[in-house]
Amino acid sequence: MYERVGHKQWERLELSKIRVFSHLASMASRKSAVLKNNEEEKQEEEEEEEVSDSPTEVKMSQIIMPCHCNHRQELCVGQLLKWIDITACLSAERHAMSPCVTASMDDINFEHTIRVGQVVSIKSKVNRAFNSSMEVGIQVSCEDLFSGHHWKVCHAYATFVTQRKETGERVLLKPIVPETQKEQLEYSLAAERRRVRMLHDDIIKDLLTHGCIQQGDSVEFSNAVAAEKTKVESVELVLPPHTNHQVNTFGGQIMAWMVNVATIAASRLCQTHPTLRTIDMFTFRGPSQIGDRLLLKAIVNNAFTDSIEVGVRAEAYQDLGTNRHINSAFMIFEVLDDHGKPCTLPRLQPEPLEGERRFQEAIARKKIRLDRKYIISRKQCEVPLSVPWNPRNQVYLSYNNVSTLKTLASRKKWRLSSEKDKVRLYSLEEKTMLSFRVDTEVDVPAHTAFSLLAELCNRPSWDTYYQKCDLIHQVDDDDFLYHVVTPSVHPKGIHQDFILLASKRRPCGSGDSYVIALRSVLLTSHPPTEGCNRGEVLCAGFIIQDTKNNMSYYNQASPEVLPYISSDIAGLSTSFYNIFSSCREYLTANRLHFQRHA
Ligand SMILES: CCCC(=O)SCCNC(=O)CCNC(=O)[C@H](O)C(C)(C)COP(=O)(O)OP(=O)(O)OC[C@H]1O[C@@H](n2cnc3c(N)ncnc32)[C@H](O)[C@@H]1OP(=O)(O)O
Repeated sequence: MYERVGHKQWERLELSKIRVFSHLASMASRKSAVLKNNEEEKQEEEEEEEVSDSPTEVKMSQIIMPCHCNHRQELCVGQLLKWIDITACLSAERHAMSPCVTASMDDINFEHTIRVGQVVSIKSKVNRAFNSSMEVGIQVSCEDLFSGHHWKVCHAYATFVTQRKETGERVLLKPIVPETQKEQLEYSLAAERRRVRMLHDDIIKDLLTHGCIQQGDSVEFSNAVAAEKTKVESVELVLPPHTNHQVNTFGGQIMAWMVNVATIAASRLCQTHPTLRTIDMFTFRGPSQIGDRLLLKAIVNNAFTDSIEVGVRAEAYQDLGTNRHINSAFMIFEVLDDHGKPCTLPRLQPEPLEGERRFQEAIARKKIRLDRKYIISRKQCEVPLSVPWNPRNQVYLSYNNVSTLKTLASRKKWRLSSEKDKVRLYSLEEKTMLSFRVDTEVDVPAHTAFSLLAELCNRPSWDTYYQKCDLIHQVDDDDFLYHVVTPSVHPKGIHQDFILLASKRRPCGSGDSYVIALRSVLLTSHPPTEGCNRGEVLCAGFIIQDTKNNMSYYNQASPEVLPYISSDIAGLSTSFYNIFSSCREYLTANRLHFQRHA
């Protein structure tokens, strides 16, 4: 924990960003022992690359021909989605050893376009099997054969469900056994992503129906294009070449048809060739077969300064009037100039009622997308700023909270700094971060230790550093917001306080641990208080292994506390030892009390 966001900075977050960046820069020059230059960082990344020989890994490479491209000689996204779906399905079926269907494809952000003559490589493997479903991770990269350059195009996660060929019954999948550290991390994070996936639709519905999202101003634009003009309706007859090896309509083909109508709708608005940037999750709600008619509908929902949201819906029917809703997606397009910069776009005049609703919902989705991009894509080494918490970004913040802690725990280069009475203190120096891990053995069952430690309001009873801890808000069964007061890390400083998001997770299956992840957030209802410095926790928390009597506590310190910490490592070791001895006593003493009340 460390002090940083002061009273005035609350009002001027942008200024504080600049200050923190410059502070980091000056720390960087002083703390050469902690910081690494770019070369060293690269080397470190290479060292961390592990050779995987996962039995479910499948690779596909394709040279891009003109027949795969649009009028700009760029690979059509629909074609790429077909290759992604096939590669991922092969991984899934290799694991399941029975036929699999695509249930969903998570949000995809295309970072680069791929041009004719270049080579696209797709790599997929099963990250985790649940019951009858499994998560497949997919990486797409591109290679220019003439310059030898390689670059990342996108990554995606797809969920496949397995069914018995003859009866269509669900099959219980054998578990994946992750081997490398990276595979273990992906395995563990897959459970958290599944949670986000399952909540995705409900969260969006909830936010839209309960009006948590402020409605946008209904500004009239003089050059607005009528939404009606962008409407596309197209029918496809599912023929044998459109089916997969199970003789159902091929998922990649459905996605390609959806991209096709969405592109027409976006082109009608901008009157040029738009580029598809992002797709919000595809959900395959039900199958379709040869002979089905697929009705594809698309319309521009809203046009922002430099992006367009198109909504697409796919319905299947044999006889008119018996339409089944089989898929929906939202796609975001941009128009790029000759330098690859987004152009300013015409605005949209929505149709009354339904069109107005879609227009407002697109504003809401854009906010959610931006939150998600900021929170999920934030790298651990980037300047840590508390993100404002709100119901809209809660699910991404808690994903980030858990994944940051699990990522920290999976780092390889922890160094043992001190050991006393089975309390081991490890440290890890990485780029601008210094992290600590305390490992200790506990003589209570893991679930009991988890339940006792998850009661954060009790922490002042065993941790002298926590002077006060109050629950502010219970977000759901697993996520809570707390206000914590601690003494200052400065010898003569004033108290610090923190607004913490605590994400508490029980194991989802074998190989998982109990997790209590903590990170700072900003809450408008709790601005910095008089007489306290508002501090920030980047990443902290407990990981308790289910099978061993081992508990690890992690805390990541930013450069700003390094001078205080590094000047007194011996004092720090003693503090950690005292706190975790006291923690063990607390767990043992409360074990019986807990069991009586459980
Ligand atoms: C070569 C490429 C492969 C293809 O072309 S496949 C063709 C395109 N895909 C399709 O046609 C699939 C159409 N959808 C369906 O058949 C069904 O909706 C589907 C996916 C089987 C699920 O059926 P449900 O009756 O809803 O099944 P269920 O509720 O019992 O759940 C079974 C397991 O599936 C999971 N699931 C269902 N919908 C999901 C989603 N949207 N995203 C992620 N996971 C999802 C669900 O969690 C459950 O998992 P588990 O069994 O607990 O591991």
